[in-house]
Amino acid sequence: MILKTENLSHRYSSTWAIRDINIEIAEHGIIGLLGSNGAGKSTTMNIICGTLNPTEGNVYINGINKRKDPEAAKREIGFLPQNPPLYTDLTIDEYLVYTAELRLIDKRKVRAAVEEVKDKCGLSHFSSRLIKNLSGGYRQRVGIAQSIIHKPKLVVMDEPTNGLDPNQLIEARKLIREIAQEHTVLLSSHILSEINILCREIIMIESGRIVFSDTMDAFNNYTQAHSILMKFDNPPAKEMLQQIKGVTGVEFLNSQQVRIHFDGDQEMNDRLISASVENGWKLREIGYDKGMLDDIFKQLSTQTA
Ligand SMILES: Nc1ncnc2c1ncn2[C@@H]1O[C@H](COP(=O)(O)OP(=O)(O)OP(=O)(O)O)[C@@H](O)[C@H]1O
Repeated sequence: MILKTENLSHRYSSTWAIRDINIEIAEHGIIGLLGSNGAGKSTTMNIICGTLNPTEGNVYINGINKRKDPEAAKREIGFLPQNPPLYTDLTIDEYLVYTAELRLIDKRKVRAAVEEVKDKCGLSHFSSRLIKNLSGGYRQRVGIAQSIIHKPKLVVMDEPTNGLDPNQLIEARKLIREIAQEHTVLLSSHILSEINILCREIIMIESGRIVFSDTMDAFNNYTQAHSILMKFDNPPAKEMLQQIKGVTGVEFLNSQQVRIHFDGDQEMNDRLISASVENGWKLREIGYDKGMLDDIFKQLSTQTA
């Protein structure tokens, strides 16, 4: 087991920030921790990485209990916090040598480790550039480089793609995928599509509790649309729509726009389009009505309540 957390709970003052967080990661890949702002993602990650002690519970990294043998456990963890601890007056080389030493890499192997990680993260051309003169995307790469320099089994990244522009985003995702070839990556985001694009598994956290934990495919099945929004220039009577196979409900939002509830049948869309054409309803718009993230959060939260 690469990571196991047992009933992790944390209280900052009187209120609990997280309660009974149980995570098990047995396999390689990218695992996403999804939650809205304040859900408890950073608290969970800080505890896993040992920068915060939990009020209750245990963390095992590669089978090592972090409370009992923190040094050995931390050898197997790399951490990219939300605000990476970059020393901006150092050059990339100076900074990475420093982090390699912090990670207790054998002195004779520091140089090779720095070169290897620069190569992996596309930083070799900027070795002697001061960190303060780097763009946001390159600073992020330096942050990622320090998190893998000691070749940990588990790399934890707190909102690694937050605040990047579209090009930087593509580059960062590519780098994270490459890193996940050799390490297990646990990353957080408050953006569902980001987790969807990158992750094999999703752990959803809301108000400090896990509300969903499964593969990304299972999540997508669960949140699959069961309603379709349609707009007609020549709308039919409600009864006509109700007679179409698979339709379970019809809701007129105004005189032209209608929400069709259906049983999840993949061909519902096609069937509705055919009916519109055959009957001259003059279909103007059609699209799945996927619940917004907030709705999904609510749906999942109430399920476990
Ligand atoms: N140092 C602190 N002292 C007191 N309360 C805190 C502290 N850090 C976080 N909290 C509270 O704990 C809860 C969880 O916060 P946390 O930062 O873990 O959430 P998050 O999901 O990472 O959100 P964000 O994406 O906004 O960072 C929030 O209610 C937050 O206000």
